[in-house]
Amino acid sequence: MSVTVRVPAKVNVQLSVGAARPDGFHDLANVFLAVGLYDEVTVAPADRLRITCSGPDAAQVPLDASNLAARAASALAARHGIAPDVHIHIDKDIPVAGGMAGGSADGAGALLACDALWGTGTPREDLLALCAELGSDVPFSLVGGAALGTGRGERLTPVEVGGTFHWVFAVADGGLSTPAVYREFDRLTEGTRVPEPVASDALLDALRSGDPKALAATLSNDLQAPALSLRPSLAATLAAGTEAGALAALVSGSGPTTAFLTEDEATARKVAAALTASGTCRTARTAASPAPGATVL
Ligand SMILES: C[C@@](CO)(OP(=O)(O)O)[C@H](O)COP(=O)(O)OP(=O)(O)OC[C@H]1O[C@@H](n2ccc(N)nc2=O)[C@H](O)[C@@H]1O
Ligand SMILES: Nc1ncnc2c1ncn2[C@@H]1O[C@H](COP(=O)(O)OP(=O)(O)O)[C@@H](O)[C@H]1O
Repeated sequence: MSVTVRVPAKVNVQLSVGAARPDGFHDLANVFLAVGLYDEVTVAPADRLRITCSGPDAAQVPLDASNLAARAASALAARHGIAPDVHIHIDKDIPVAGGMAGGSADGAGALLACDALWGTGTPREDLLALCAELGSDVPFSLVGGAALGTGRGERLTPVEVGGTFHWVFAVADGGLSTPAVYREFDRLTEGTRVPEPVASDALLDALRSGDPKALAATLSNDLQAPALSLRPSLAATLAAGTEAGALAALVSGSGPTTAFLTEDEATARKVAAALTASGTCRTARTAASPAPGATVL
């Protein structure tokens, strides 16, 4: 017997970052949009907790207890006083360390899959609390769709989306460390007054309208400058996608994946081909949003 859960990647359509808090985290106004690139997490009974991974980036995924899927299984088992004896297999399609919350997706997926496998019937709010303990982005991976994340991004309010948005994601060579990008944000803003992060009404209206041009005009990411500071070559990728006809280009979360919003699916395919040919990224993928959250297949 096994259970498979499919979990989407995300892009941040607004990522407003406040000053560093005493606990080292940053308060955010983080508008998440789930996109149709997925990892699949399959769990099956085993004699001990074991993890395997397949997919183009599998070599970069840790297969020890630090893997977010393993941590999720252990946390759920501990909550119910049972042993986390499970084989977790991750079929990974989400770029690793790319600012698309792939690890978070696997954490949310393993939680939901183990809950189904073990018949533990954990209430939704308890699953969300476990997700928040695993990482700031993990609750959103569970719920999907679109949501505003406040606090460190873990407190979610659903956001309405009035249509399908078409994206291209340019996958960079190598990852960027999320803590390093936040540290670079702190360095670049040192000595300035960092405003309280607030969700943009214009952005929320644009999402509700389903109009890609309106959304393109309101996208923002406070981690873009620090990501570019650590990886200046991303400027060429952003420029290549814009020249190829994207409505807007931005760094996805902490990067180094870059995201391009397009008018429609045909333009997305054209921009992806141009980005791949430009030599400014490893590969380019198209995906539509919003996508559903973690789902048992
Ligand atoms: C930047 C974002 C945007 O959605 O995602 P990615 O681009 O990495 O996918 C998130 O804030 C990443 O969330 P996540 O990857 O879950 O981070 P966590 O595991 O909770 O924290 C990792 C580290 O990031 C920093 N961190 C994270 C969240 C936050 N609100 N403030 C922070 O300063 C802290 O240094 C923390 O120790
Ligand atoms: N299941 C997992 N998949 C990918 N990375 C993981 C996983 N579990 C832990 N990690 C670690 O988390 C880091 C961040 O990976 P990921 O979540 O893909 O990127 P990001 O935080 O930029 O969205 C990786 O470098 C890796 O060491």
